Amino acid sequence: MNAHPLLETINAPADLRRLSRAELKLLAHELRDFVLQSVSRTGGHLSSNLGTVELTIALHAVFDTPHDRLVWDVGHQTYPHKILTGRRERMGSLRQLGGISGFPRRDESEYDTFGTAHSSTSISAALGMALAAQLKGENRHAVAIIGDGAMTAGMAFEALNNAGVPHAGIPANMLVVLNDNDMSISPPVGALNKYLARLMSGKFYAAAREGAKSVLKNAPPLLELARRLEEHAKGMVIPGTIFEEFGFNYVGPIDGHDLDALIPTLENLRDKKGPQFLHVVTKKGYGYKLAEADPIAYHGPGKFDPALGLVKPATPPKPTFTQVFGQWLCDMAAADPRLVGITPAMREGSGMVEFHQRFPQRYFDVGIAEQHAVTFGAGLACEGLKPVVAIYSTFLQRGYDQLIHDVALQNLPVVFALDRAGLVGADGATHAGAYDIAFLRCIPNVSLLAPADEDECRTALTTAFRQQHPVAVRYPRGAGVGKPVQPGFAEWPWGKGEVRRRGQRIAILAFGTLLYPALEVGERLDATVANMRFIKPLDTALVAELARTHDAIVTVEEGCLPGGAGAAVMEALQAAGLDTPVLALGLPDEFIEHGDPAKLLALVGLDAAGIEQAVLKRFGPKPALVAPVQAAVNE
Ligand SMILES: Cc1ncc(C[n+]2csc(CCOP(=O)(O)OP(=O)(O)O)c2C)c(N)n1
Ligand SMILES: CC(=O)[C@@H](O)[C@H](O)COP(=O)(O)O
Ligand SMILES: [Mg+2]
Repeated sequence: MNAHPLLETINAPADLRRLSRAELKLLAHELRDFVLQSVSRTGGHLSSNLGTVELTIALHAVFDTPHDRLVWDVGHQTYPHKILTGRRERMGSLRQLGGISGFPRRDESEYDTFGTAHSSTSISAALGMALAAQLKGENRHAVAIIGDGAMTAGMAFEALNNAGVPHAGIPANMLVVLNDNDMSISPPVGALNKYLARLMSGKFYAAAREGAKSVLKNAPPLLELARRLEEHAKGMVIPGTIFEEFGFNYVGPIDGHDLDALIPTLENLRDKKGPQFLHVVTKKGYGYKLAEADPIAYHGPGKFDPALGLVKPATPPKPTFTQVFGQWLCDMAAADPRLVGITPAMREGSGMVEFHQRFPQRYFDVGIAEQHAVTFGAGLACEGLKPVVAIYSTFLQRGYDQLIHDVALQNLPVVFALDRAGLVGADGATHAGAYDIAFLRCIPNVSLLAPADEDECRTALTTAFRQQHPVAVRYPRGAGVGKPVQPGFAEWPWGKGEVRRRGQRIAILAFGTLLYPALEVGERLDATVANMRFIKPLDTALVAELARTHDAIVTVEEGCLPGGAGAAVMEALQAAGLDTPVLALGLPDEFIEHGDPAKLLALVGLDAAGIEQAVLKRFGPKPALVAPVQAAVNE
């Protein structure tokens, strides 16, 4: 039986613009079911997408997309948009190798006007588009759709600050839609959230409802009703929201699941000049009871049966590196009262739920504010506390200047627990932790450690914590080889790697979890394998010793080749006057797409087979070297 007959007639937004309001409501019903069924088969972001079904339909119904520009913030809520813009049949390939992305991509569809995945960029981008249209004399609308979580970031406010005043006397014709579901991934934090909650509650919301009733008594036609309701509510009860202070015309809050409210309000705003702001209230997980009840669990689930929901696996899986970090954090916090933990809105993803429960005074969720997280940590460190900033490698990119200027320059003892280092899989290039080695090892005072397994992760964290300067520990998404983690607080000798296998001819220097495939290759080729542990300070004595005693060096890392650990080894050899040939293996100088992490590693030649092949190709099976030149390319 066809469960989505109306949806199947929609191959582009123009198709839905022909539907009546009643049909659009039916479409919303089918679309929500389609999203649920589809995500249950592929995994992906669910709660946010269930919450944006009506908003997506309304936006495409009112605006002339793709001529008008919709810019989705983060973009994890764009599955309804993808389905309505010609990608319904490709949803089965979502986030898989060769399939469509889980985020908007300009190269995927003309309806995806701006690539996103890191949050809080939408207002800036939409403002750019709006002003470009005005400068070029084009008549088009630009709409930014941003969540209440993403709205907390500095970047969003930088953009509001810019957009709210006319440029050269001309106001920006743009619309910001605030999709307020009172949730980030975790419950939202901060003063803005409290402010939005106040807008929604008490005197204000009651007055808005009264306004609605009085308009209803006169029973005008539906479109007029909604328009008058919106005008009425705005005029009567909102003397000046913060958004109006920024120069926007604020409207709302309105029910983001009610097409009868959304469509006329959007039509009204579409025809207004200058910066417009629409506050829409939605429910994360809307329409799927389990997700409504637990939007955190359904924020980004794997595959599941919609009838049963998420079920715990019968046998507990191997602990992830994130869990190892979370356990270490609690243990170290119990041992050292100076420890404080900081997360920029990633409590669950960074493994800090238990720490939050047990040490609420020492837990800081600062919102989606990576720059602030880093400098806030610096401030805490100035006063003798020991901050641990738990942050995904990709999101530390946001706090780079803060890391250099506020932490490293002052040599403050901040620990960076860099989760999701290396390829992350389904989220793809936007989330890959590909650059941290390159961008950290060039900063004076900063050290960088790369544990090879779960047990080493705990040791590396302790080693980092005991230093008096900034240290980052990088570890990947998911589980490693499953090495049992020893309790206690073992430490590494500072700056020392270890030789794990003595062989001949070739020495493989492994940085991080690729030690294990390197060991397999070592066995097969009878090569020496070193677990380097420290990217910075590099164990230059070990590097030199291995270079002197082997015909060739191979470096292996799950990070970008330019500027990476392999490059550090080559620099060390050059400084020591050694010309031992080096084959550096790592992530090539290109963005790696989404897909299964193991498949991706194989694709870039960083599984055991790929490493072996590259070594044989470069140095041949026996015994002489083919080409005594240094290379930093992934062959
Ligand atoms: C710069 C950055 N930091 C963190 C994240 C991780 N992240 C993705 S979605 C999200 C919550 C966003 O909340 P909101 O904007 O309210 O959207 P909702 O999930 O509620 O739909 C976070 C923290 C990110 N994508 N980008
Ligand atoms: C959209 C976003 O940034 C997060 O939801 C991210 O997808 C989470 O990634 P993890 O699943 O690795 O925590
Ligand atoms: Mg939200």
